[in-house]
Amino acid sequence: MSKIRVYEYAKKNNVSSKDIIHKLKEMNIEVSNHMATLEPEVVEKLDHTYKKKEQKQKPANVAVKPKGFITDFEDEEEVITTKVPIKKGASKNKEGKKHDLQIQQKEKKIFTNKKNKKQRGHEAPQQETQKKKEKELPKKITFEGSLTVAELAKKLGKEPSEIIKKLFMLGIMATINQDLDKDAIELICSDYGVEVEEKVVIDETDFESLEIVDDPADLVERPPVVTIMGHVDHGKTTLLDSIRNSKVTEQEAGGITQHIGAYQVVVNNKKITFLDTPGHEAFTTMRARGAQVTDIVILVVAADDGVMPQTVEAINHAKAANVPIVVAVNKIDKPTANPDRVMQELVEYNLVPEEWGGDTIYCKLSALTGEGIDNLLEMILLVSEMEELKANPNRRATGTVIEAKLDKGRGPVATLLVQSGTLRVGDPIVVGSTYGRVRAMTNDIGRRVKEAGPSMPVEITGLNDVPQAGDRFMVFEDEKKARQIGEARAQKQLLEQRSVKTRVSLDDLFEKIKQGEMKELNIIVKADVQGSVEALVAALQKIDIEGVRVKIIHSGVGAITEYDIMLASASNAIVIGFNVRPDANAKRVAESEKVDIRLHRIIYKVIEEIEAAMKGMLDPEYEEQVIGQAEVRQTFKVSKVGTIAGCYVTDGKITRDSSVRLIRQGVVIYEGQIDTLKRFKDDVKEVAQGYECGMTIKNFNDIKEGDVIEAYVMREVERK
Ligand SMILES: Nc1nc2c(ncn2[C@@H]2O[C@H](COP(=O)(O)OP(=O)(O)OP(=O)(O)O)[C@@H](O)[C@H]2O)c(=O)[nH]1
Repeated sequence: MSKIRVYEYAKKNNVSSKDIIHKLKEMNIEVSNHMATLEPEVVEKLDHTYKKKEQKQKPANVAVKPKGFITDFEDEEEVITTKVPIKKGASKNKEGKKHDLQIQQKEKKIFTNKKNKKQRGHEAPQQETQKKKEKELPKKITFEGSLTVAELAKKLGKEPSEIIKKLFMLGIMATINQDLDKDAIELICSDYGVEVEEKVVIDETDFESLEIVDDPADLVERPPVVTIMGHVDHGKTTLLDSIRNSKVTEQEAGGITQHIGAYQVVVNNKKITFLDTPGHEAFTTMRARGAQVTDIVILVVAADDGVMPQTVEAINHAKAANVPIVVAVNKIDKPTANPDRVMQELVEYNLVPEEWGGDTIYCKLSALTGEGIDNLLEMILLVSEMEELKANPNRRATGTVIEAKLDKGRGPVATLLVQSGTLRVGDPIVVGSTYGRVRAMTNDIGRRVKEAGPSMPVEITGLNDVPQAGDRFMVFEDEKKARQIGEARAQKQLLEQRSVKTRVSLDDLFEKIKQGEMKELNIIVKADVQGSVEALVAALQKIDIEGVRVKIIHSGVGAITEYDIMLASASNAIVIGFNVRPDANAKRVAESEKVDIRLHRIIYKVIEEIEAAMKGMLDPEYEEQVIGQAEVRQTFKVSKVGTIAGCYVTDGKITRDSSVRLIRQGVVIYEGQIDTLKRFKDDVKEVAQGYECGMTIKNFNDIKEGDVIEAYVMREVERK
C-alpha cells in the first residue's frame, strides 16, 4: 500500500484533518500536521475506527435529520413562493451582499410569523412535510474570506437562529448579518460534522506577491547567483572575464560567449551563475524593483589600493539586502599588494576574516594571472551550500528579468533568470507588464536550448514589448490567460505611474509611524567632508522618538549620486545631503523613483527637521518662484545711495518686496533684497515686462552693465 498523508486520508473518509489528528492522538500516535504521512498499519487502525463509525452513523443520520428552515415554512403557500425566487436570486447575484441581506431580513420576519403559528399547534402535519423536504447537511461547505451568520445558515441548510444559538453557547454573541471569521465558521461546522474549505481568492495579476510554497520534498539544490561589486578599477570586469574564460569554454568547446547579462560556469560538477554587469547598478536596479536575485556578493578590493568609497557602498548595498559577502582581495601579483591592510580596513565594516575569529571568507587572488580563482569558486560553492539554496524545478517557471532590449531583427529580447520551476520553449508567459509565448531560448554561449531550470539565465524572444530589468516573470497555463494578465498589469502600471507615491517622505513619515508601518527610518547621509558625515551620523542616531529608530544605511563623502538614490529607493530611505547636492542623474532618478532628498547646511537643522517629521510637526514648505528678470543696461554711482542699476524688465515683473539674485555670465554673484525700486523719480511697487526702472540692492553695490537681476518670491506650498 502506498503511503498516504493525513489530509488525503481525511478527504477520502470525508472527515476533517483535525479529526484525524485528534483520533491519532487518542491512539497515542503523534503527527506534526496534516501533511504528515501515515504508515500502512496506522491507516489500517484508522480504517477500523472510521468504518465502524460509518456503519453506526448511517441509520442515525435519518433519525436526527435536522430541521431545515425551508420545511419549517412548508405549510405557508405565501412563504414558499417568496422563497423560490429569492433562492435563485441569491445564488446568482454575485455582487449581491446587499440583496442577500434584504432577503435574509425578509426571512426573519416570516420566521417570526411562523413561530406564532407554530404555537397555535400545527406541529404534527409540519413534521411530516419536514421529513419529505428536509435538507440534508452538506458534507462540505466552501467560503471565501468570511460568511455572515445568514450565509452560513444557508450553506448548512439551517435556520440563522440555530446558528446564533450555537454561537451563543460558544460564547460568541452574533447577529444575523454579522461576519463570522474562519475560526467561528470552523467551530460551527465541526459541531455539525461538516467539513470546511476556505477558498483563497488569488489575484494572479499581482503574481509578485504570490508566495508559492513548495513541498520541501520537491525542492532540489540550485546554483548560487553571484554579483561582483567593488571600487572602480579594482578588477571586477577582469575577474568576471577570467572566470568565464577559464571555465565556460572548458566545458562547452566551440561555444561563442554572448553577453546576455549573466553566465554560468561549472566548478566541481556544480554550476555557479554570475550576473555579468559588475558594480552596484544591476544589483540596486533589481532591488529597487523589489527583486532579490543575488545570493552571494563578491566584494573585489584591490590589494594595492585598499578600501575605497565604492567598496563601502558595495558593503552597504549587500548588507541592506542581507546577502552574504565573500571578499576577493585582488591584484596580489602586484609588488605593492598588501592584503593584510585590506583585511584590517574591512574589519571596521564588520567583515572579520575567519583566521581572525570572524566568519567572512577572504580569497586572495589575481584576476589577471588567474591565481586563486579556483579557490574563490570553491568558496562560493561552500557559502552556497551553507545558504541551502533550493528550488522546485517541477512547476511553471518564475523569475526575474536581468536585461532587456529591442532587437531590430528579433523584436523584444529579454534575459531571464529562472528562479523557480522550469522555463520551456512555447511557454505562455507574462514578463513585467509584457506577455507572449517563449519563441526561442538561447543560453550564454549562444546555443539554442529547449528548457531552463532554476538559476539558469536564458535569452528569450516572443514578447509583445520590452520589459525592464528587475521585472518579474511567470508562466501561465495558456496564452489567452497570459495576454489577459499581461494587459491587466500594463493597465495597472499605467494607473500607478499616474497616481501613487510609495516611498517614504518626511512629510508622510508621521502618518506611517502613527499607523505602525514604520519602526525604523532608513537614512542615507552624504556630506562634503568626512568630519561632517561622522558628526551627522552620530547626531541622527541619537534621535529616538515614538519608538522609531533612525538607521543609517549608507554614508559617504561627495555629491549625491544615482547610486545613492537607487539604494534609497531599494531600501525605502530618505537621503540627506549636507553641503552637497544631487548630480543631474541623481535628481532625475530621485524624481522618477520618488525618493525624498533633504539638503542642508547646518547640522542642527537636519536633526530638527527629522525630529519634527517624526513628531508630525513639519513647518510649512516654501518653494521659490521666479517672478521676473531684468537686464542691467546702465549703472550710476551716487554717493550715500550706492550703485543704481538702470534696468529693463525682460520677463515677468519685478516687485518691490521680491528677493533678487544678481547673475553675471550665468553665475550667481549675489542674493539679497531690493532696496529701492523706481520709475523715473517715483517709488513704485512693481515694474512690468517691457518697462525700464531704477533699482538698488540692499548692501550691495557691485552691479555691472550686462548683469541680469532675477526677482523671486518664496511661496508656501502644500505638502505632498
Ligand atoms: N596587476 C593586476 N592588475 C589587474 C588585476 N585585476 C585587474 N587588473 C587591472 O586593473 C585595471 C582595472 O581592472 P577592471 O577589471 O577594468 O576593473 P573594474 O573594477 O572592472 O573597473 P570599472 O569597470 O572601471 O569599475 C585593468 O587595467 C586591469 O588589467 C590583477 O589581478 N592584477
